Amino acid sequence: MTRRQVLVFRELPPGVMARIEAEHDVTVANPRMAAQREAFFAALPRAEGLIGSSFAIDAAVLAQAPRLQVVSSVSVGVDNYDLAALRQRGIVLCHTPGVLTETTADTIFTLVLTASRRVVELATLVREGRWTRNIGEDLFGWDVHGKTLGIVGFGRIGQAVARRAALGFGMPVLFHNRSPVQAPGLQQHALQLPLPALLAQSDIVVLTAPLTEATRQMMDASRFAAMKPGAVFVNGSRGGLVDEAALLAALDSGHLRAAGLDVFATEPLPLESPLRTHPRVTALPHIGSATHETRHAMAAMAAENLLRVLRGEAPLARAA
Ligand SMILES: NC(=O)C1=CN([C@@H]2O[C@H](COP(=O)(O)OP(=O)(O)OC[C@H]3O[C@@H](n4cnc5c(N)ncnc54)[C@H](OP(=O)(O)O)[C@@H]3O)[C@@H](O)[C@H]2O)C=CC1
Ligand SMILES: O=CC(=O)O
Repeated sequence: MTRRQVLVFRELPPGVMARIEAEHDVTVANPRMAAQREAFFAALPRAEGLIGSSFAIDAAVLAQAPRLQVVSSVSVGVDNYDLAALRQRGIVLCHTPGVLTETTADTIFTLVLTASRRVVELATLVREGRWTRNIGEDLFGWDVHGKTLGIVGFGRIGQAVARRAALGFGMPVLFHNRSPVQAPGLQQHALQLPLPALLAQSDIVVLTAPLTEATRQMMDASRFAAMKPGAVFVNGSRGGLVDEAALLAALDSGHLRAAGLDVFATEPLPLESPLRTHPRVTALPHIGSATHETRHAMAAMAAENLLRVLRGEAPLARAA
């Protein structure tokens, strides 16, 4: 079998690297690290396969890779890729759906609980030696069990969040999705609604839709205003779905109780972002899938996708 030129643009576990190196010649260069950026762009002209994540592979990058046949993303979301340019060139884009679903749903549900029960604020109080009396009304949290949960984007992760909510916490679930969904085990618990009705009726709103032109900035000032007073907002999909200034205004006006955010318009979150230190925001560093087990499973699946396409076989999961 012909050895191909593979460019790895983020760190992969040693076992996964060994599998790729067994079949192909590999260059490792992470363009997000200043010291490796030049090496990444130097390797692009000969690259036949790319594997990595968290870097925009746009038309300008693709134009520098005339031999490219496959891009294998170590992610399920594919908003970092210029889908039209990839299709036009006939370059296969692969991704990692499924293996990260339950872990990401765990993270999102952690944010639901943490934001509602003020976990970070109260744990910080203990850590800083400010627990000097019994907690009073001013520091009480908000029950999660029994509240109505609205899920925007009812795919793999949205349904996994719904299972936790409905079957574990007795929460009625509302969801918004463009196409109808029959979610196994959730028929008695989940109701599909248009977005305005979901926002008006949910105590807690969770985003699990992908970032596309249709969802970009979908949560703007009017959508936050349409949420119930005192509701909690959680974003586990992409920061690009949210107008962050509008979210801050909704928190500061007291209209929203709290927010739990794993993703931001700009990542890493800039130091000057008010979301970083806002007392009613729980901010995580995009860790939806970040467990040892799941990140390794994602890397292994992405490598398998890459190797299959370079062998002329169908990948496990093709995104475009
Ligand atoms: N925080 C993190 O670390 C992680 C974040 N993610 C994010 O989660 C997203 C979802 O992943 P996953 O559940 O596997 O993907 P799926 O494709 O299974 O689910 C996405 C759902 O969103 C729906 N959707 C798409 N467009 C819209 C729209 N305009 N309005 C309403 N619903 C819409 C889709 O259905 P339909 O098209 O019929 O509307 C689909 O049901 C990823 O794209 C990624 O951005 C994923 C993993 C980790
Ligand atoms: O954000 C992570 C992903 O897999 O998409």
